[in-house]
Amino acid sequence: MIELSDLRKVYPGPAGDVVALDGIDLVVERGAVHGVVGRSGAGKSTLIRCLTGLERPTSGRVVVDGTDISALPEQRLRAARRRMGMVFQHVNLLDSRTVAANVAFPLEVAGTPRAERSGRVRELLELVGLGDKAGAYPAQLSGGQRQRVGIARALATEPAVLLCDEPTSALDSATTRQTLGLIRDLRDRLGITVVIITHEMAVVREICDSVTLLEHGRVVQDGSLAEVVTDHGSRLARELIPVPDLPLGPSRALVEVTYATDEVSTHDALAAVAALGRDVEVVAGTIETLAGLRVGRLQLEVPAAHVDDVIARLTADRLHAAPTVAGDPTDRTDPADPRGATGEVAA
Ligand SMILES: Nc1ncnc2c1ncn2[C@@H]1O[C@H](COP(=O)(O)OP(=O)(O)OP(=O)(O)O)[C@@H](O)[C@H]1O
Repeated sequence: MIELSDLRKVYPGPAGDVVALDGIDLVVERGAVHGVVGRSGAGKSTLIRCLTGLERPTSGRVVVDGTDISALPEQRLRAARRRMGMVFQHVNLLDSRTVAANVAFPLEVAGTPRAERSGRVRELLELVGLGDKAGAYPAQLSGGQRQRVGIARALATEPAVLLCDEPTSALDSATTRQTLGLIRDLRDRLGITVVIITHEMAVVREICDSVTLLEHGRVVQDGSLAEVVTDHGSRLARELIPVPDLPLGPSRALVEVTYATDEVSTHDALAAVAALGRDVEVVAGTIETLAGLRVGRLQLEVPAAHVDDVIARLTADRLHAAPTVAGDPTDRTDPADPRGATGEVAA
């Protein structure tokens, strides 16, 4: 449904060019919920703006549902944009209009006849669970309800793609879950393709089928959720199923173990660890279900001199094991990279 090829976006700046997107290749399958994650400045918003055609790429291609957005003249771009619904962190509702009138707005702009509009608005409000709020004004709604109105409005022109920019960042955790549940439900019912820009791993865990990690405008890792969480030691595996780094005793080291329970059962994983002897201690562990896959991760404290031996024995037992990388696993700043964490070129 979406294909980005070698997408580059460079902004000229007083201190030199800022490379916001640096050769992005990305494919989102029809009907998938795809997450784009990365720190502030990684290029997420630029990517979504290029997807909607609000930003012209410096080079590369943006193909949505078979249409090359990057090559469209302005007039046809507007029509193509109607095939993409946008949901933002802060829903920009018209306060003087009722909920129904807000949802009707894009239909008015698209020239949908009045009679058709009211039926469609009713349908949309039912779809997002706000059938009883048609006559309410935005000020009378909770944050989660406002977001639902935003989603209904985004769906009004029957888009093929729903682009969500930090849709839950302003919501509490219970409302976040409800909103994400709604988005997943809409995908299931309407077959719509969803792209969610987020800095929250919980959003990816909760709803995404596939994910791309951006850093300094480049793709660092991407794939289905099942692929990235079983890619042992990868950034997304560590961030999606985190286990804490704990203080170490003298001459001790940490080893991290990952397994998918359809390959190695937790019973067998723990038996393999127990067979290493009492010198090896399980200091943290978790089992999570992501995208229908159950993945276990264990943090072991082992004698520093035995790290290689422990890893070899665990690997022989079909577990993925590696020394825990010291430091903050979420710190995506590469000291070897001349650009800072914001992706800006140093002056
Ligand atoms: N209009 C612009 N002019 C110049 N530089 C820009 C412009 N828009 C974005 N940038 C720069 O491009 C880089 C990527 O920005 P972008 O907003 O896409 O990142 P982001 O991942 O969405 O960050 P955040 O999560 O903070 O919104 C940053 O270094 C930013 O300063």
